[in-house]
Amino acid sequence: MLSSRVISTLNPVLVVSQGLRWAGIIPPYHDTHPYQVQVFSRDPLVLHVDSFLSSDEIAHVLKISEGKYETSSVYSSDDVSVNLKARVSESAIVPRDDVVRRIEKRAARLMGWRGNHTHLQPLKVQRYGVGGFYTFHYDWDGLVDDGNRATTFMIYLVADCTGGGTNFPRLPMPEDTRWCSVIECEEGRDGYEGVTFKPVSGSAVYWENIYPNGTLHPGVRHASLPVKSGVKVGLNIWSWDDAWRKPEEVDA
Ligand SMILES: O=C(O)CCC(=O)C(=O)O
Ligand SMILES: [Fe+2]
Repeated sequence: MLSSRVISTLNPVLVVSQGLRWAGIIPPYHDTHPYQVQVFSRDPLVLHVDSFLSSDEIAHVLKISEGKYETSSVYSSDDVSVNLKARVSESAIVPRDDVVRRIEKRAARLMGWRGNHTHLQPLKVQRYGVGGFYTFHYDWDGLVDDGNRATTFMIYLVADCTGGGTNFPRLPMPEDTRWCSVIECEEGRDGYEGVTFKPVSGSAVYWENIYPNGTLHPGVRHASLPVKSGVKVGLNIWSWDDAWRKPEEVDA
């Protein structure tokens, strides 16, 4: 009697999953962090995610990245160089630990299971001071044939700034003004075309860089607009698809 009452208070799903874990059948996955996702655009797929990271996770990522920042570079053909006309910021690869692995798993789950040919690249933080920016670019690489960047998470860690939004000139402004809580509307648009997501600590913008048929999506062109005051720190989580192949050119 006593034992059945004790057992009935346990969560059966937890009991089963713990049992499977002890049996080595499923990997540990304890992430209960709540976040909210909204589809912002269907083509390209762009999601807005509220509270993707907790304040403890943000503080942790910032702390373990301290002392590792270097001036950010840009990529052109095979060349990697500092180009202050294109990008002014400092970046650091985030060392991996349990908290970072938990964040990676959260990102990989939201992205959807994509098989072994797609993996996350090392997480990168990027810090912008006043005047810091990253000019218009794609996260995909148009010069390679084998493998490409499939998805991007742009997560705002520190957003104590004015300016510094992430602008997508080719995304149409939505009609529904409720989006104005996460994107710049009216006077905040500063004459930029398209959509500018506001930096808000913990929130994220997620997008897919490649059409399902393998074509690189032109609609995901974006920039980090100049920071006018204060500091912005972002966290990039990118996935790389080794199986991507440059699509054959088709004559019209
Ligand atoms: O900081 C941002 O808003 C965008 C950063 C970005 O596009 C990048 O690092 O590739
Ligand atoms: Fe980017």
